[in-house]
Amino acid sequence: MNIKRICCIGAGYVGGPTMTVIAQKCPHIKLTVVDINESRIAAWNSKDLNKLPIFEPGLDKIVEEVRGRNLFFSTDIDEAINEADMIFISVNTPTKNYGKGKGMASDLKYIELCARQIAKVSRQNKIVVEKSTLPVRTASAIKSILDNTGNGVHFQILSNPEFLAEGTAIQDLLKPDRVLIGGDASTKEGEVAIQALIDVYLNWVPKEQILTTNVWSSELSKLTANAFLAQRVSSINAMSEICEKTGADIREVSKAIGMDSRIGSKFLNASVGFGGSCFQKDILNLVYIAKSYGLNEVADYWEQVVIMNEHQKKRFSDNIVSTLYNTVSGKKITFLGWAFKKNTNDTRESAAIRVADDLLNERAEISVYDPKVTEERIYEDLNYLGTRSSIENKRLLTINKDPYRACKNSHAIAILTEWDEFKNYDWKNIYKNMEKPAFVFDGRGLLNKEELEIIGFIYYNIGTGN
Ligand SMILES: NC(=O)c1ccc[n+]([C@@H]2O[C@H](COP(=O)([O-])OP(=O)(O)OC[C@H]3O[C@@H](n4cnc5c(N)ncnc54)[C@H](O)[C@@H]3O)[C@@H](O)[C@H]2O)c1
Ligand SMILES: O=c1ccn([C@@H]2O[C@H](COP(=O)(O)OP(=O)(O)O[C@H]3O[C@H](CO)[C@@H](O)[C@H](O)[C@H]3O)[C@@H](O)[C@H]2O)c(=O)[nH]1
Repeated sequence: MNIKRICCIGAGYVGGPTMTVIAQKCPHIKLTVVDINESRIAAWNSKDLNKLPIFEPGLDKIVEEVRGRNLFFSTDIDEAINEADMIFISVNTPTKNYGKGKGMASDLKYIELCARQIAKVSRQNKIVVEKSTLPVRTASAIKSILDNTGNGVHFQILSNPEFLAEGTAIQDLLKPDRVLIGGDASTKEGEVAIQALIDVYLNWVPKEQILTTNVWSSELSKLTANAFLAQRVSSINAMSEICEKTGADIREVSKAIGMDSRIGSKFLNASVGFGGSCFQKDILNLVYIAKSYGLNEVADYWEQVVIMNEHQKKRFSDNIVSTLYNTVSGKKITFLGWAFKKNTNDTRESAAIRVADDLLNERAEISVYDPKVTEERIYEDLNYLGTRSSIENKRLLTINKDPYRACKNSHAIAILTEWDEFKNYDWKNIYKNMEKPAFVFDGRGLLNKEELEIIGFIYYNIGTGN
């Protein structure tokens, strides 16, 4: 089966970049990315490529190449669904914040709405691809909705989880470690659907890297991959606390263990804690699934990864307070970075949010500089917590577009995101304009301790005893 038209529901951090790359590699396929969020679609269609809703290195260039050629962004969801042979569902699946499973389970309401809409408007057979990260066995719920429309249309459901990381999305999409496709190979129709999706990827991904499994293995592999990755971060962060007490240095420990080929050297950077829209949500979802099967020990095991991460964020803010003579009330503290990692404008679950909230509770005055995150986003992140009024948040936290001005007259600087540009700042100049003693709390192990200490800073790094 030759796919000619693809529709992707959800023009977010996954749908946008993923379809952009497919469009570039498959000029013979017409792709339409749809969303209910009109302003997001307008931003994707913006002439000014700096106004795309997502910042990802390399994304703008490919959008420029393919948009209007074979890639389209639209709010006409019904039409895009109806004309497509293959539909990717790439909508958000956040943690449920109400009812059964609140704070743990995935909220599948957006997925169900997509399934219902596909069922309602489809007039010919279609392949439906789960791109969103979903609890294992979600495909059966989608299938049940699609199969009960009564209009005689047949749907094949595939799972094709996305493994891109933000900040490196384009590279990850162009050269994925693997593409995973879960489907029902026991039926002829299932086999045809699997092959149709394989053929899309074969336009640029070597066939050895395209892996097929049954649907449940594919769904669960996505949760498992994120759980393992997040566990590595929590493991190294747990060791960082031991380092601080014992005089060991977490960077040396990371290097020493990473040279063991069984452990590997990636993902061993101690930090202020992992953020991002996926790790916490997906682990909590896994914990919920384990509990729902009565696997309490399994659930507790994975939950500890999230507990450790919360602890890491809290001890970072606690250290700032205790180091600044047990009070930050009325003191200016500058945050360099708000995004959850470098090279993205995404702030979901960013450690900066939690650390800011803790310090604001201690009545600090916070000044923030981030090269890509908007002012509105930062205030929305804080207001969402509901800890204090939006007026109060605006009074206590200011946002600066100039990093030097952001740092001026502050008592301490906290590095919350590892943006490369921070390394190249004129730190002597920054020091000169700060209150003394001037502190740096490096939540990313980004700066050079010796150089900063020579300038005069008192420098704290995660995972190094002082
Ligand atoms: N962000 C990542 O790096 C990443 C990586 C891999 C997988 N994932 C998974 O992919 C999924 C999407 O994540 P994201 O970060 O792109 O989310 P996102 O919030 O950036 O984008 C989702 C989009 O879907 C739209 N949407 C929701 N319901 C809709 C509906 N019924 N019809 C049309 N549009 C609708 C929303 O308006 C939003 O723009 C999630 O399941 C996530 O876990 C995310
Ligand atoms: O050694 C490390 C590596 C990462 N992090 C932090 O961990 C978080 C997540 O980083 P990363 O995994 O690089 O970014 P994400 O975009 O969240 O990507 C993860 O989540 C995606 C969504 O499911 C998956 O597709 C990716 O494979 C998976 O890496 C960030 O706050 C990082 O700063 C560390 O603190 N130390």
